[in-house]
Amino acid sequence: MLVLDELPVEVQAQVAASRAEVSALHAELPRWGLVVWTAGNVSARVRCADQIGTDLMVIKPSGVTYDELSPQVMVVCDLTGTKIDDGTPDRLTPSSDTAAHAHVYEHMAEVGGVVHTHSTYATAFAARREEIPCVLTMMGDEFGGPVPVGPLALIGDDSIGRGIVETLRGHKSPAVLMANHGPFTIGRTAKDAVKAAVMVEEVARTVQIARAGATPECPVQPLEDDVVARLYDRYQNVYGQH
Ligand SMILES: O=C(CO)[C@@H](O)[C@@H](O)COP(=O)(O)O
Repeated sequence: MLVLDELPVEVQAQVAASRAEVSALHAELPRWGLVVWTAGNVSARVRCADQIGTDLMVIKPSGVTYDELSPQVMVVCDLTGTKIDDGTPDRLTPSSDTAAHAHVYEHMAEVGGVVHTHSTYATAFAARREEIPCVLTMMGDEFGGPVPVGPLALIGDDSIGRGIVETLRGHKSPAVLMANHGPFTIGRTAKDAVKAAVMVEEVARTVQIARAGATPECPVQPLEDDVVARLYDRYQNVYGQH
């Protein structure tokens, strides 16, 4: 088993920084109304394979309320989802979704962060196994098209992770609605994955409200593919500060 205190000091420093970031990012889940109780998690990849032969991941401990989270209780795992000797008590177990997060890191090298919530409107689409249609410019910007639905997969092994990878590999969307479960999001960084979780709930809510107000004269209107492509390209490459 890897022992954190015996790893190269630069890796220990990377882990410490990731623990602080992941702990702080968990506060964004209740802040943006994405979770009730402990029903969501954030992880980050620690890129250290060149130094120790494998990347690591940092994720919250299972079932701990967000007000009790701190960098010191963030759990460090290898990419099989196995907790390393990270200095936390042995009894402190990683998130129940650790295997899913680890599978994504193992099979999508570009992914640096993974988030899972049960946010209400996105999870309602997951309950219907219905993709979120691309009817908003914000969806073109952030998702490059519809938000897809992933397969029904039960927690406890890597089946959720396999479903996420099968759905999102080669897909523009950083979010997948796992059937009857809820959204999982990915990003180049953990912060990007949290942003995708915020945005997928926002667009799900807006589409649902738009549908509720739709009439035969004013139905919800999809965006044409070329418009979506232009929106996505601008937002991903021009928007914001560079
Ligand atoms: O969906 C589930 C359980 O079914 C989990 O994602 C959710 O309860 C959060 O669990 P953790 O506190 O991260 O272990």
